[in-house]
Amino acid sequence: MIDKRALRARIRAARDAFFAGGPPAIVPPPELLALLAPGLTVTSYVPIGSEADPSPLARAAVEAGCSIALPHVTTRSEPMRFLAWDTEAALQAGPYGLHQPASEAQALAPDIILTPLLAFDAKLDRLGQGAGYYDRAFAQFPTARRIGVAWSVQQVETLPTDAWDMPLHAIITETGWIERP
Ligand SMILES: Nc1nc2c(c(=O)[nH]1)N(C=O)[C@@H](CNc1ccc(C(=O)N[C@@H](CCC(=O)O)C(=O)O)cc1)CN2
Ligand SMILES: Nc1ncnc2c1ncn2[C@@H]1O[C@H](COP(=O)(O)OP(=O)(O)OP(=O)(O)O)[C@@H](O)[C@H]1O
Repeated sequence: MIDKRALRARIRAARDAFFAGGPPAIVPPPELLALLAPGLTVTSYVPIGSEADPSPLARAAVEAGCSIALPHVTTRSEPMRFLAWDTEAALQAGPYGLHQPASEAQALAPDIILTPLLAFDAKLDRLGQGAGYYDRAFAQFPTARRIGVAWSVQQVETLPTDAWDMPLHAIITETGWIERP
């Protein structure tokens, strides 16, 4: 069995090293642009550390007439919410060094979830930070498109999966779009 903790540490180190070399931009691929439509809610995130920055994707979504929401967390026992964010509004400091909308912002139901991740594999299984926030959000919004955003160095041969894991529909890296086989 693969040890998730050791795997997380290894991937964080690979991601940090890649980032230290000067991170490339994540360019919106045509496959994402084709999914965007006025009135849809797309969730983005503010990167922490060496995570891939999805802001070019969020900008494309705004240009396509979508609403943007950002994840908001408090404690591990409280589910994550996706709160409306009008891209000009100031963000507040949250746990884990996160920048989040004010907790009074309106909660939205996402159509497309752009998700941060630590590692992914060719089956588009996803490994996150281990708090289960996104796993629980995927279960709460089962019809939303789950699209991972990551650096290509975060791909691994195979990931251990748990019963609750829902695979991603696609991943966007600095080299483009990867769709579930
Ligand atoms: N940018 C971003 N926003 C996000 C997440 C995320 O993974 N990335 N989340 C996804 O669930 C939620 C916040 N959950 C988190 C859960 C645990 C840790 C955590 O354990 N962080 C490590 C350091 C991680 C690193 O250096 O890469 C720590 O604090 O020790 C961080 C965020 C919502 N917002
Ligand atoms: N649908 C769900 N409902 C309730 N709890 C869940 C659900 N999915 C996952 N969890 C809980 O979340 C915890 C973390 O799971 P896991 O290690 O797979 O997280 P992860 O995918 O790395 O993290 P994240 O989703 O935060 O990025 C597990 O203890 C699990 O019990």
